[in-house]
Amino acid sequence: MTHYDVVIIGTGSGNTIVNHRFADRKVAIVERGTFGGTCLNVGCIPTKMFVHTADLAAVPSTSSRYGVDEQLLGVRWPEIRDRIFGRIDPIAAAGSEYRHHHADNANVTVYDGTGRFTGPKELTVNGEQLTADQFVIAAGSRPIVPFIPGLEEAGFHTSDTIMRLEKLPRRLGIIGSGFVAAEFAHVFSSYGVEVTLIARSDLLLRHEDHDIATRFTEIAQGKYDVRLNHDTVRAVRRDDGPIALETLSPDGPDEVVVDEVLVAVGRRPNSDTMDLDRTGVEVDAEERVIVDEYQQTTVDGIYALGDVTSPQQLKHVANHEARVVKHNLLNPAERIKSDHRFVPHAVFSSPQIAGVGLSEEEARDRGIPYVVGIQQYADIAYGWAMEDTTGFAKVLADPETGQIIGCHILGPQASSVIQPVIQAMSFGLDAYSMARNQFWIHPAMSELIENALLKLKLQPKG
Ligand SMILES: Cc1cc2nc3c(=O)[nH]c(=O)nc-3n(C[C@H](O)[C@H](O)[C@H](O)COP(=O)(O)OP(=O)(O)OC[C@H]3O[C@@H](n4cnc5c(N)ncnc54)[C@H](O)[C@@H]3O)c2cc1C
Ligand SMILES: NC(=O)c1ccc[n+]([C@@H]2O[C@H](COP(=O)([O-])OP(=O)(O)OC[C@H]3O[C@@H](n4cnc5c(N)ncnc54)[C@H](O)[C@@H]3O)[C@@H](O)[C@H]2O)c1
Repeated sequence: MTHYDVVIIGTGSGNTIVNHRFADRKVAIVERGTFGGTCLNVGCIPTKMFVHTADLAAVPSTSSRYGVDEQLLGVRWPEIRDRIFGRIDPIAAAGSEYRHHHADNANVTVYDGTGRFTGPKELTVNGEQLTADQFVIAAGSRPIVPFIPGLEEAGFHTSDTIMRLEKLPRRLGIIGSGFVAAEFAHVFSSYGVEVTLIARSDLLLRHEDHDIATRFTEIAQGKYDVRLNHDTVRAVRRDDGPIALETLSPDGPDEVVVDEVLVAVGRRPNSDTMDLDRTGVEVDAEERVIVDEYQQTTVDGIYALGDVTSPQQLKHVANHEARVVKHNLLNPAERIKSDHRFVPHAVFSSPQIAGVGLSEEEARDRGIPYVVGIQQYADIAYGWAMEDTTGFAKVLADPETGQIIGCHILGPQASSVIQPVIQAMSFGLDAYSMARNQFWIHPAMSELIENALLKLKLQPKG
């Protein structure tokens, strides 16, 4: 039995906690998978590297509109894949090597294996018993695979495996309609794969503001085959190789024949991997580890962060919570709270989507008074340059105070264009001051936000 001051389970955002400030503490880090976790190895980073390549591959399909005739001559999948993972895999390996062997980590022991609690603040890894004063549960989440008869036998991919395909399929069926489905539909369709997206719902990205989800769905329908209101009920691998996905919709049974299947119906927390009940840590109905505002679980001295606990499964959320946990481990008498008031998100599809705060439906349902400012990309100078016809920004604000309560953008660079709004909300800057009391570079894309703000019919100043 080895005793530690701190044991951390999971090397995604969990790995960011330990630095020189822990030099006087005996620390163990436990990881059962690839060092660095989801974002680095199978999440944010490789997907965005594929997305950028897809953005490039998609250019010729629209360039003639600008009088520039381009042709996509080919997509060298093995080269794209190997360039991306040729960069990422060494980073993961170097992270592992650093923690295992570097002098900076003389106080850190890495256990490569699954950590399971065996008693209060007692963990077993590879048959070794560990105890600690403080634990951090940073065990992340994993793809959900729904039960669909025949799917297991037919074979399928999740986001964990699809990026390492041997070769590009001719046809790809994607089951799901959220972030992962939207991003990979863009990637593979831009590479020339015939994508069929099978959505159980009547709208893609249905958790977005309704106007955004509706516009995105319309655009997607023009780019690849989108089957709305389709439930996948069976999968059959045919003798000659392809997979038939049998679906049921209000119009009756249907079938999609594809060469590969990507399942993208959400992720579940990894709280079930470590026998949490043995140490008294409680989970909620969706099996997320319950934490308080200090990121502490129901057990004193056991903290949790990231996808294993957060309803918003986003890297910037996991990183924020890791910073809070780090502080609270080091300063138990002066703990700080995490702040989830203005968590933004972006979908790196085509077009991009970004959002922060309340959707219009949420504001309405909660009875919160609001005014709306909508600005089309088509009506700002940079939008003219881009010949954009579909993108827009929608800002919601309190009519009296001008405080921004939500912002939703669909269009080029939405994930960056939204940042000043996140800043304004985080620092309490009202919409009118934000619009009027600074210069906005002309004719930059950010004028989208300036104009949306100016369109808000604010009561006191507008
Ligand atoms: C395809 C995809 C794209 C994404 N893109 C974005 C994006 O663009 N922007 C964004 O903000 N977010 C994105 N995300 C979400 C983001 O990756 C996650 O929110 C983030 O990585 C969660 O970090 P974490 O530290 O909580 O968990 P993880 O990074 O998953 O780390 C948890 C680690 O714990 C280990 N573990 C689990 N159980 C045990 C155990 N019992 N013992 C030992 N080790 C264990 C796991 O092996 C894993 O390595 C994406 C996710 C996916 C899947
Ligand atoms: N850009 C980003 O930040 C980014 C990118 C990818 C993933 N992520 C994170 O990872 C999480 C998981 O992504 P995701 O796309 O797998 O999940 P998601 O929650 O975004 O979407 C899953 C969708 O699948 C639908 N669904 C659920 N069960 C189904 C079933 N049996 N059949 C058909 N459809 C079903 C749901 O209604 C939902 O619309 C996201 O919620 C997000 O937090 C973030």
